[in-house]
Amino acid sequence: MAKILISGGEPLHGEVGISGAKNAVLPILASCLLADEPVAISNVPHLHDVTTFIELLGQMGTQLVLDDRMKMHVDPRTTDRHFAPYDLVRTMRASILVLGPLVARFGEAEVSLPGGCAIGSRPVDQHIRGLQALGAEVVVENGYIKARAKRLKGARISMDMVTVTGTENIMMAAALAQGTTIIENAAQEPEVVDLAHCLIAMGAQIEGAGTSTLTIHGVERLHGAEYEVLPDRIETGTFLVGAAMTGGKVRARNARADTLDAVLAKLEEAGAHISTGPDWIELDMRGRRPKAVNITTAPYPAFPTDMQAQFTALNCVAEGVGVITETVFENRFMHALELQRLGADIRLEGNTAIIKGVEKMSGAPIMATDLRASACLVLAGLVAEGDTTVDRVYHIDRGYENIEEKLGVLGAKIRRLPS
Ligand SMILES: CC(=O)N[C@H]1[C@@H](OP(=O)(O)OP(=O)(O)OC[C@H]2O[C@@H](n3ccc(=O)[nH]c3=O)[C@H](O)[C@@H]2O)O[C@H](CO)[C@@H](O)[C@@H]1O
Ligand SMILES: C=C(OP(=O)(O)O)C(=O)O
Repeated sequence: MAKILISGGEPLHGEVGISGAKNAVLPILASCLLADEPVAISNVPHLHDVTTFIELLGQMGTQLVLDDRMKMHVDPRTTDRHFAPYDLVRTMRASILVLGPLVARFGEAEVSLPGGCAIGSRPVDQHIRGLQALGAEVVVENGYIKARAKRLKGARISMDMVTVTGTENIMMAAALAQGTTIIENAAQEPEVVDLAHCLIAMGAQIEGAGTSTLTIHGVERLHGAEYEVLPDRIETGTFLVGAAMTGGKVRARNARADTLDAVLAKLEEAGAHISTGPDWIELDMRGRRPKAVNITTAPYPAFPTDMQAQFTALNCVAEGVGVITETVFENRFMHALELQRLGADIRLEGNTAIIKGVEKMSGAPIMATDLRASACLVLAGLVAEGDTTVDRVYHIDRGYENIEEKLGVLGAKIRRLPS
């Protein structure tokens, strides 16, 4: 298995280009199933999850071609299998996003239950309940969700909790339903808004994107469109935390500051100087050690769970004590045990981590357990004295495009060791 080797101690300096957002491109690729004409998507990041999604749509008969300008052309007209197999779904939970579009467009879907994962149990009951409310017949048998409907019908759906992919699945299904659907307690994440904008470009009628109530007036068909995926706010945040931890100065290009309010506020609280422009964010730490920050994760616009691990790493080397509370996933502190191997002082109490910053951590072999945990371990390696090797970096390749190249350009001593 490939590993990443980092020799710590170099402050990050320079400019880094941010890729398209993983959590926006995956639902957008799924939404192409709803159209009856080709859709072209630009700013598609080169990520393992994107490759898996292409494989998933490809085995359904959908045609996907990446042109030499890195634009993805998706032709849904050849789609003739409405099936998402366990082997693909288990490697990427976001595969569940084909459920809503398949039922809405083709009247049937068979999608493997994703099962739990390292960060929590992650059930999909809200996806199923939402589709049932739209009139689909849904059974779960032999590990598969089997759904059918002649034509979905609009309904008022109040989600029991804020769910990002749950909101996306129901919004996509409702786009082709007969009549109006109202989703209450909808997710407001920028990626949900990006999906809504893509659907609108395809002819959908959606109001309220970015608020907790979505109103979707179903239409008879969705047509082809061109759409550019929004920049990845979690990748952006990860590089900015790296600059803050190392006392450096980094400008993130092709970044959207308006999607990162809670994260930028915490970086300022940690002592960083932040300046922003229409498509860039610059963080300058002026060689100083960060101050510890307290964080509680929650759905957008609150602090994102997908940035929790990176701030845990920051607190490990900060001045003072930081308390981090994870409220979204029940098991998202596995990086804490690995950070302890580098000399971090972390005490776990239920869903809270109490972190006392240490002046120095020291390099060691450590192991990634999930996507953001692996990013946090790489960040920790940047400040640990000596060499750190991060094992199981396939997790990081799910969601970060060329992370070692991008960090290398910023001055980090980092390289991938082949398996
Ligand atoms: C591909 C994608 O966009 N992934 C993101 C998405 O995951 P995902 O959409 O899977 O996460 P959700 O927003 O659905 O999960 C939020 C909480 O709701 C629970 N829940 C969710 C659905 C359901 O039917 N029943 C249920 O109980 C989950 O277990 C979790 O505790 O949002 C998460 C929360 O911001 C992010 O960490 C992930 O990066
Ligand atoms: C948890 C994440 O992704 P996924 O929902 O695809 O597992 C993530 O992006 O941090």
